[in-house]
Amino acid sequence: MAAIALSRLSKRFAPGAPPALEEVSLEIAPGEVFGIVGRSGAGKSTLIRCVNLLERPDSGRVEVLGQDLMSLDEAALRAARRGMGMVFQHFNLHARRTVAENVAFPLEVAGMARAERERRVAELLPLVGLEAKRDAYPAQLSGGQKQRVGIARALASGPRILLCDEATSALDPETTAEILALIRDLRARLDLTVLLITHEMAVVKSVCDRVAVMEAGRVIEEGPVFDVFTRPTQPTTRRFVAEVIGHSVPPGTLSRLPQPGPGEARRLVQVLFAGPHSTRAVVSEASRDFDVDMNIVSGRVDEIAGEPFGVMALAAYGAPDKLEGALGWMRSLGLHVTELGEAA
Ligand SMILES: Nc1ncnc2c1ncn2[C@@H]1O[C@H](COP(=O)(O)OP(=O)(O)OP(=O)(O)O)[C@@H](O)[C@H]1O
Repeated sequence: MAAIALSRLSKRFAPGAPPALEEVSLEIAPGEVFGIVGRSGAGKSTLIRCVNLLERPDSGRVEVLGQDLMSLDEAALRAARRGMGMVFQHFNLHARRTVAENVAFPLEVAGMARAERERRVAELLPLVGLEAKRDAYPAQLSGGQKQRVGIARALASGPRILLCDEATSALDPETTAEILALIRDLRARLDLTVLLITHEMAVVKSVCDRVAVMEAGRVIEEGPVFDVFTRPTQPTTRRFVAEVIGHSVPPGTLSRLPQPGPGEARRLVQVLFAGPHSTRAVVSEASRDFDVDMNIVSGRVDEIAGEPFGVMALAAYGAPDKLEGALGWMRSLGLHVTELGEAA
């Protein structure tokens, strides 16, 4: 059974306005960290708010842990919402409450007795590394510490699901990495399912198992993070992926490349290495076997979801048919070879 099953969700905020969501269907498995990425206005916030029905879709079905949320009455919906914690971009802390009081707030609202609230807060603060800040006020905390409070508060009612709405977008890269590591750690320790939305592919790369890419209210691509990064099929996804892995070759570099000799052609290509061939000496093999010269213009090796992955720009020189043969051979190994324009 999926932890979250969204089926054909549609939402329009005003008649005639473009749809904020259009027929969005997603299934998120228990224990997954699932990312939704998209530009501003793509519909990510609307979608995540539909998961706990802070926003009601016009049509479609929202199932969480097997429960059809749209069929619940107010009381049952409140109970279902306690099974889902939410973390916000701007933390949404009460300035005049201490860390402990902020974390305890949802428990207070739910009517939990003070002694039990205190016991629960004493369990939660060490989970997010904030025992020492128990009595501090938000203004005395760094951004990362504020978000740790936000996370502890989201976990107060012992949810099985954590919804993160741009949880790291207000943080610097180092703090972002810490918070993402904390989310992954909590996922494992508390057996959580995490749904997060972000406009940053770097967040997806470092924390998610699967990802859906949204554009204009629709999911345009979806899959395991490694697959989406190494074989993006949609132009928007390619642009997102390029932000993280990069592939551009500086124009100055191109103009300094040697011209092809007589009878030679030059092909400028980007090669994505992923999986079993990522460590094979493909460039030297292709050069030797097809009698071409390959000049590495740029390159980088990385890891996504624990799998090796590389991207390289090559200027290849040789007889046109030999070049075609070499590039075809590389493709036959499963490498993703794309022209960077500029055929000579
Ligand atoms: N409460 C609302 N009333 C009217 N229109 C809304 C409302 N909330 C969102 N929209 C519109 O719905 C579309 C999707 O917005 P949404 O906030 O879900 O996108 P997003 O991908 O989360 O973008 P951002 O990162 O900027 O929040 C946008 O066109 C937005 O203007």
